[in-house]
Amino acid sequence: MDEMAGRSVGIIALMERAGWAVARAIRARFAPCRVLVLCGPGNNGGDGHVAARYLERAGWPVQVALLAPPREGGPAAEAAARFSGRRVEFSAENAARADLVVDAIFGAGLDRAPSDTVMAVLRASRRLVAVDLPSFVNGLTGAVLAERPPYEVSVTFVRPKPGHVLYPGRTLCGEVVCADIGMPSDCIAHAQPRIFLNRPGLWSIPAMTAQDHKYSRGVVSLCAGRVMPGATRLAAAGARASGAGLVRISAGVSAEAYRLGAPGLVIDDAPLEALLEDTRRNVWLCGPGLTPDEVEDTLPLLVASKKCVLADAGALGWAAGAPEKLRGVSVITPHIGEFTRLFGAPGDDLVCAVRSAAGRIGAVVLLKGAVSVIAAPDGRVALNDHASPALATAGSGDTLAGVIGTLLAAGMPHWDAACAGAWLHGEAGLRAGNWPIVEALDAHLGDARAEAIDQARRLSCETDNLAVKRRA
Ligand SMILES: NC(=O)C1=CN([C@@H]2O[C@H](COP(=O)(O)OP(=O)(O)OC[C@H]3O[C@@H](n4cnc5c(N)ncnc54)[C@H](OP(=O)(O)O)[C@@H]3O)[C@@H](O)[C@H]2O)[C@@H](O)CC1
Ligand SMILES: Nc1ncnc2c1ncn2[C@@H]1O[C@H](COP(=O)(O)OP(=O)(O)O)[C@@H](O)[C@H]1O
Ligand SMILES: [K+]
Repeated sequence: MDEMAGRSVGIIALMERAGWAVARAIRARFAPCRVLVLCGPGNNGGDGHVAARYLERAGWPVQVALLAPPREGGPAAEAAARFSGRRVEFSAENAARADLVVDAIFGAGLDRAPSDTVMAVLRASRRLVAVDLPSFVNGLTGAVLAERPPYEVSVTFVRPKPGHVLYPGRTLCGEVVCADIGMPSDCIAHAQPRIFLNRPGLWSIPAMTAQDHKYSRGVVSLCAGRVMPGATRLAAAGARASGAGLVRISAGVSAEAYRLGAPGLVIDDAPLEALLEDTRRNVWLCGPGLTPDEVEDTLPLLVASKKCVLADAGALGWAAGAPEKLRGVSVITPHIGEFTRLFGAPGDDLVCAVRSAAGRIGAVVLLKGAVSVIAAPDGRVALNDHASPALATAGSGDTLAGVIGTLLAAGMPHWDAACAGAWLHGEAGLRAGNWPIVEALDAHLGDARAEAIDQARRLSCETDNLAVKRRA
């Protein structure tokens, strides 16, 4: 984006607005106080100089400390030249004396751990605001290259970066303000974003219509095991609560035990091969509550009959170390332990690891966590931070599998269904109050679905209105 913008609006114009946005964010959050702006040699430092100029113009006592001079002739040098206020040494003593320190040392250009000198100055600072990101947080991955307590605010531009959203970087950024700095829309489109924040509008969920019948809403089928009925039942309940037309459990010899459960479930005891002939039953969940042997008896059959399969839990254990066994499934939903057993440890770059896993097995991979990472085989990635730690309770992953099953059965594309499922699950967690037990999530899934439909609709109206205004 920057490269292309450099050829049209020019980086210096963007830098001017970026620095102004930093100054504005500071003025909106802090009373006038002694500010020290720490400037690095790149454009991040350029933004810092602009912010310093605007704060000084507003009457704030401002000093600038330069880590290294900007490259001659570049936009950062121009911004530095336009700041005529006080300059002080880049030192821990000066940082400790300031009421507020603005970290404009490194931003998107950070490519290695900052030196001890840099970190000593940042550690000596009492209150910190970041220009773009804290200067030791990798914007692409959220990896943290040194230790320091969290910042109060990070002011970024155009779009948040993965490092603002993913842990551990997320924790250090504090409040994230994303400023519009007038980046031309053709530059944004040219960059072809492949990483998205997971929100309604990225996908849209079918609404209820007057002529719906249970088969148009969709059938979710589950494979059940003999020894862990709870997981299968939670997944089935999640599917029903999020709006499936019909949920059926293929329970074989255990059918009688499942028949004692919820009356709205249909329990089948026929052999799986016979059930697979029903073309209305296209979406199958395989794994919650299943042992490896039970997966071995079911998953290959589901794949061979070209069903849309969501593989979770036991199915992921069954394929540990041999993820190619999952080729042919549509979606997998591992937590970090299951992901590591399948594909190896993901390292610092979760986006890259999950994207490559999705490409490797040709399926959507949803890596569950406090922020979930959802990758399609074509490389699109959504980051879901719409969630609550209330979800961190055993069985909540089974509920999620059920929700995604419902959305697949409603005909949503695989990646969209996984993204929307994560959002609905998160919304239910946020609505469920304090310390909910897993079964309590179900009561909120219907409202969560309605909310997602509503938000997507409002967003598309806003976009339409904007288009009408532009044409006018
Ligand atoms: N579109 C937008 O959003 C806009 C963004 N803008 C702003 O531009 C920022 C990106 O600017 P940028 O590309 O110049 O990189 P930046 O972060 O200043 O750092 C590069 C310098 O740091 C150095 N360096 C790196 N790591 C180091 C280390 N550990 N230790 C020591 N040195 C290290 C590196 O040195 P080198 O590796 O070359 O030796 C190089 O000199 C972005 O974050 C935003 O604030 C706006 O101005 C306009 C519109
Ligand atoms: N701290 C957290 N914040 C938000 N969501 C969380 C958090 N911890 C876990 N979750 C969510 O809760 C679910 C837990 O699923 P999983 O680990 O499979 O549990 P189980 O196997 O017991 O069902 C996932 O959807 C995950 O994203
Ligand atoms: K910074």
